[in-house]
Amino acid sequence: MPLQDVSSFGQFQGSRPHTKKAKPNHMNLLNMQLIELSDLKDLLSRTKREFQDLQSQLQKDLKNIGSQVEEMSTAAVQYHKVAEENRKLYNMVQDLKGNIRVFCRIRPVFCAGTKNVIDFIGEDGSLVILDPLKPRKDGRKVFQFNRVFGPTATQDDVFNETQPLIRSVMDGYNVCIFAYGQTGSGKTYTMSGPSGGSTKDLGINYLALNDLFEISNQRKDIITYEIRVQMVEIYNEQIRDLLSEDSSTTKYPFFLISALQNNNLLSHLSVFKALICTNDDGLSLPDATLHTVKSTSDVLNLMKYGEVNRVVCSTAINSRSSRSHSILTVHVHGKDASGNLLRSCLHLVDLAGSERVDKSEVTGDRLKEAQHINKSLSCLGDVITALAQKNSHIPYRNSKLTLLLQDSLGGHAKTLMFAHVSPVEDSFGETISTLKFAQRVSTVELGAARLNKESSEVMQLKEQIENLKKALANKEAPSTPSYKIKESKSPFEKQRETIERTPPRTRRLSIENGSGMKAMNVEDRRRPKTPSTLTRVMRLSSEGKDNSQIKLSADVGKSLPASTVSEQKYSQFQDAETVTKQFVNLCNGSSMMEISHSNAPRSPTSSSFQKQALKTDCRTKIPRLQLPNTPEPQVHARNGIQNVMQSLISTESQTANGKGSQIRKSLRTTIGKLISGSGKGNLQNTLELKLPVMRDGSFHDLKSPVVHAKTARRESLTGVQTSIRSRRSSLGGKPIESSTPMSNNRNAKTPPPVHPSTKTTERWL
Ligand SMILES: Nc1ncnc2c1ncn2[C@@H]1O[C@H](COP(=O)(O)OP(=O)(O)OP(=O)(O)O)[C@@H](O)[C@H]1O
Repeated sequence: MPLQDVSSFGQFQGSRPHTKKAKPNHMNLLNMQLIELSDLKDLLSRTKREFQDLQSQLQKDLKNIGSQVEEMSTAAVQYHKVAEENRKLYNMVQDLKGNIRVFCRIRPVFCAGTKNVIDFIGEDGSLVILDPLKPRKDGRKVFQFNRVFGPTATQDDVFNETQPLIRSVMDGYNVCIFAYGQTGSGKTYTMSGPSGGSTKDLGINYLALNDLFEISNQRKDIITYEIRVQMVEIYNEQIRDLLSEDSSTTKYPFFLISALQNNNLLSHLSVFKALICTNDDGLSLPDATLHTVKSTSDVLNLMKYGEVNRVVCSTAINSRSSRSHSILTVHVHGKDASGNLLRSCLHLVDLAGSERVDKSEVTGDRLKEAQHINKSLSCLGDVITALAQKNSHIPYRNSKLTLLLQDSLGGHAKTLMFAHVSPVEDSFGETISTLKFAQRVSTVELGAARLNKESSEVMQLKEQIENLKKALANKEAPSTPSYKIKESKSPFEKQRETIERTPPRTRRLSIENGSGMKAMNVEDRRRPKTPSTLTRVMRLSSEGKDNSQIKLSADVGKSLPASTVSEQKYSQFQDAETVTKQFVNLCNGSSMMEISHSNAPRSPTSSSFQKQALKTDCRTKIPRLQLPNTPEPQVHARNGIQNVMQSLISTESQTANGKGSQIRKSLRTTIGKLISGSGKGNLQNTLELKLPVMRDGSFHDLKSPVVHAKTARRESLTGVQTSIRSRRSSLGGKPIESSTPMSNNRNAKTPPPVHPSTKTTERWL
C-alpha cells in the first residue's frame, strides 16, 4: 500500500490522532507509518476474528432456527393429523348417531360497496355473523356447522367435501343432499351450476354422477352397476316429471297452469302425477320415468332437458328464481360376482327459495307459488323440529316435499343439508333464520345409516319364502269355497233344508263323519230367556277323510257360509252353538279350551256359559291345529272334552223327547272315530298328543296319578267300563279284555260309576 494512502487511511479511521507535528523527517515518517501499519494489522485481525465469531454465531442461530422450524413444521403436521383424525372421529360419531350433516355456503357479494355481515369463517365449521344494527360485540352471533364454505370457495372445493358421502351410494347407502336457503342465495348454483346452462363450474348433481361413473368403472371387475335417474319437481304441491318424453305435457305456460288449477283439472294431466310410490326397500320415490345413464354426457343431456322443463321466473331478488323444488334421484343397482345385490338411492334436492313476499314483490300466480313454497318449507321445518325433539308423531304427510323426503329425513339414509346464505346486509334477517334452521337440522339424529345389501343366500331365501307363500295361497284356494255359501246341493245342503224345516225351539246338532251322517235333535225347553237362539240350528260337520278340516256352518234363520274351522274364519257364533264350538275347538286344541276349562260352566244353558261363549264369538282368533308344547293344553283338552260331554249330557238329560240317546250315540261314535283313527291327518296326531290314546287305538303307558280319572272319563264318554290294565282298540272298537260285567255292554245307557267321586259319573248316574 502506498504510504500516502496509509496515512490517509489512518486519518480516516481516526484510530490515532496526530497531536505532535513532527518535522517532516524521512525516518520518523517511516516509523510512524510502520506503527500505524501494525495497528492496522491488529485491527484487521481483530475484525477478522469478530467477523468469524459473528459468522459462527449466525450459523449457530441459523441452525437453531432451522431446527425450530423443523420442530414447528412437524408439530403443524401432527396438529393437522390430529385435527383430521378428530374430524373423522367426529364424523364417525355423527354417522353412528345419524346426525344430518350441515354445510354452510356463503355466496359472493355482487355489488361493490355492499356491507358484508360475515365476520369470521373458521376452518372447524364455525361462523360468526355480525348484526349490522349492533356492530359491537353483542351483535355477534356464532354458529357451528360441519363445514363452512366462504364466498371464494369453488365448486370443486364443495364437491371434494361432499364426495365421501356421495360415494357411499355405491356401497349401498341411501343418501340425500338438499340445498336450502333464501331465494338468490346460490342453491341452484351449488346443485346444478351457474344459471343459463353454462357447462363451466357445474354443480354437485353433475359432479356426483360423474364420480359415480368413475367408481363404477374402477369396480367393473368386481361389481356391475346400473345407474338410472329420474328428475321431478314439486310445483304448487304437484309432482311433475321433468324428464317426461312427452314434451307437450312437461311444460305449461303459467296462465294455463292457473286455469287448470282453477278448474281442478291439473291432476288429470299425465305430467302432474301427484304420486309417490315406494320401492323394494320401502323408500318413498316419485312415480316418474326412469332413464338409464351410461356416461356423463347422458347425464348432462338429461339435466339440461330437466332444467329447461323446470319452472323458473324472474323476481325482484333473483332473475332466474326456481319456483319449485327439484329432485334428481339417482338409482344405483349393483351386483357382484357372487350374486350379492345392493340397491341405493341418491336424492339431490334443490329446494325453492324461501322468500319474503313483500321483498320479492310478487303478485298473482307468483304470489301463489311463493305461498306454496313457503308452506312446504314450513312443513319441512315442522318435520325437522319434531325429529329434533324426538316426537312420536312426525308430520311428514303435511306436504309432498316432506312425504318424498320422509325416508331421507327419518329413515336410515345419510343426509346432508347445504344451508345457503347471502352475505349482504339487506338479507341479514333471512340469513339468521336460515342459519338457525340449519343449526336445528344439525341436531337431528336419524340413527345409523342402513346398508342396503343383500347376500345371494338372503335373496335365495327370500325367493323361497315367496314361492312358499304362492304355494300356500294356491293350496288355500281350493278351501275357499268352504267359506262361501254352497251353490250345489251337497249332502250338507240337503241336511240344512231338513234343518230349516224343523220347528223353532228345536236345535239340531249333526256330526258328519266319513262313515255317514248322524243327526241329533235337541229340543231345548230350558232356554226361555234366549228365544232367538232357539230358532238357530247349528250344524257341525267333521269330514271323515281329513278330520283337520272340520266344517262348520250355522243356520241362523238364513244360511250362513260354511267355513273351515282350521281357517278360523267362521263368521258368526251364537250362544246356542257354543257346545259345538267348544267341541270343535277342543279338536283343534285351540284357545277355546281355556273357556271349557274348570271355570267354564258345565251346562250350555247356564247364563254364565252363554256369556263366555258370547265373549269369545267370531272375533276370537282360534289358532290353527298345532301340536301342544306343554302338557298343560292336554289337561285342558281332556277337561274340555269332559266339559263338552257334560254339557251335552246335561242338555240331553233335560230333553224329554228321547232324542238324547241319539245325540249321545252320534257323539260317541264321532269321538270314537276321532280318537281311534278312522279319520287321518293332523287332528288325529293332535289328539294322540292330547289324549292318552295312540293312533292304533292303544293307550300310552301312562304312569301318572291321573290315570284313574282318564279311565273314568273314557268310560264316561263311551259308556263302557274298562279295567286300567285292559287296553281297548278304540272307544268305538271292541274291548280286548273285559274285566267287569258291564264292559261288554258298549251301549249301556247308565254305565256304573267307577269313581263315584267324579262329577262325570255322578251325571251318568
Ligand atoms: N358461489 C357462487 N359463485 C358465483 N355465483 C354465484 C354463487 N352462488 C350464486 N351465484 C349466482 O347468484 C345468482 C343466484 O343464484 P341461484 O339462482 O343459484 O340462487 P337460488 O338460491 O337458487 O335462488 P332461487 O331460490 O330463487 O332459485 C345466480 O346468478 C348465480 O349464478
